[in-house]
Amino acid sequence: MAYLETHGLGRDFPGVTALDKVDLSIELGRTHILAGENGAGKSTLVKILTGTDRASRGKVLIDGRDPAEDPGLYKNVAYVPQELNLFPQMSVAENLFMPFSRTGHGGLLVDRGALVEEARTYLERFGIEADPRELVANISVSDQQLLQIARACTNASMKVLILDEPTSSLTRVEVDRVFKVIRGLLDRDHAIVFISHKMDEVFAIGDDYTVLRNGEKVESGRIADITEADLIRAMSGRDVAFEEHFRPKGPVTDAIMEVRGLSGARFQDVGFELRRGEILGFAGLVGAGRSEVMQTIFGFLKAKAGTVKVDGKPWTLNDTAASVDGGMLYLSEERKHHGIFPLLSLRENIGISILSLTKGAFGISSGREREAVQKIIDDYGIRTSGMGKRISQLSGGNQQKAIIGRAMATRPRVLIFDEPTKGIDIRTKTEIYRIMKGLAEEGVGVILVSSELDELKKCASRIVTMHHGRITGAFDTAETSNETLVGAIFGTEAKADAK
Ligand SMILES: Nc1ncnc2c1ncn2[C@@H]1O[C@H](COP(=O)(O)OP(=O)(O)OP(=O)(O)O)[C@@H](O)[C@H]1O
Repeated sequence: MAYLETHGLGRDFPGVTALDKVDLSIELGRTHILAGENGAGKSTLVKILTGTDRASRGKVLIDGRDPAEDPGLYKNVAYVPQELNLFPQMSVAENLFMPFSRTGHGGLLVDRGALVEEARTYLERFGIEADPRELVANISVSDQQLLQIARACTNASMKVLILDEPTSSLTRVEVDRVFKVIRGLLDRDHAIVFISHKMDEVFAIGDDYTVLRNGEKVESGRIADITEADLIRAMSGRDVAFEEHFRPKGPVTDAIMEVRGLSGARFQDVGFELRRGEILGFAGLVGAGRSEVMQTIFGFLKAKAGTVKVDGKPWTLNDTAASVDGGMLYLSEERKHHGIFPLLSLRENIGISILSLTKGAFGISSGREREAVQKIIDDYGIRTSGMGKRISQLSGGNQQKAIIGRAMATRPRVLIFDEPTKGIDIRTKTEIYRIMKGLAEEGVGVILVSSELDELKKCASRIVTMHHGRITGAFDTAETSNETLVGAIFGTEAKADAK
């Protein structure tokens, strides 16, 4: 019998119906996949199920009762967001039990000893290899992701756990740890709602599924009864053509960028060459130093030693403005910190970086700006009710598309993508791969930092591997096995310099 249900659920925002006529049925002891493209309405639905937003029509039932009449029922539904949402300067134990009042550690004085002891049982159950007294800032990203799940489970009333892309920055081994935890929870008679754009995960963990498209439920059933192609078709409403790979076809020629002996925060002596016509991939575990290298080349972080040349000329380090002027762009995975101006509209966010294209003799031409922004909205399929909409009100995936579209419009010389498809649906992923490939073939230098080996194998011409802040190899993608790459990622197989 369904534990969590919705009937004819709808939610309107000015100018857009985010959800309409949604019937959902979640049973205990099972994992329910909530699938849909970016902007399909998944987050809106989750917000209503957890009581942080109200439906415009229809109703939710938790254990057969209406939480609008008994808000305490919302406690039975826990949610773990995709982004890490912990207090880095507090201990693991404190993070687990905050707020203390909710988990029974409240009162005038919190008994730290008891907190640490109880934390140990959770850490063990969730396979988190950290000490309860350690600061969260010092534990690995995968442990942080598991800690978020553990924290949701300290809520004793929890029956349904909603996980939004819980594996987005994890490696295969770490994903297996998360899945083990999820399976363990199911034994305890709970339900899991799992949101992910990764098909292998959906089919590995899912029992039931519901597909949303344009805010409506278009299909639901048992995962065992459908194929991957069926599910993708249901999400996008059409067939999505998968190319074997998106590696550029053109000839690889001279070096666009040369990096020599670069050292900085958490990495040492990094050297590599980015050649015209290729996509250069960077593989490694989270924390291997890949993002730090890229942020140092771009100028966000300070270089301690080393040189960078672009088109044979020395590149100014430690100066992001000079990098942008010189034609280098860094597209960060942390769109909230580096990517967008949340309070400005979609039009302003895109307009800011296409200034050079829209500036006339008498300032910015509003007509040309509108035209250029509209073209990006169309080309990248950004789902919005208009270009005046505040960018933070777009779905996460659509914000990412806007950032990528905006960067492309400036015609850069070197483009660094750092996890560009995190949280992006399959159809748009394919689109982004095709765009990256086109740019490389036109002669733009493209670097792709990714935690997904599959993505790197599909797109990169060569793959540089990093481990603990050092380069451990550079491989021709077409001729290298997964085992060799994984070996270099884990630092067990050191290879020659990445020339
Ligand atoms: N606060 C809001 N104000 C206006 N529109 C909103 C608001 N929240 C969501 N929307 C709109 O509702 C639609 C559904 O968005 P939602 O975030 O639920 O999608 P999603 O399926 O979670 O997408 P993603 O996979 O990209 O996270 C989008 O068109 C979005 O712009």
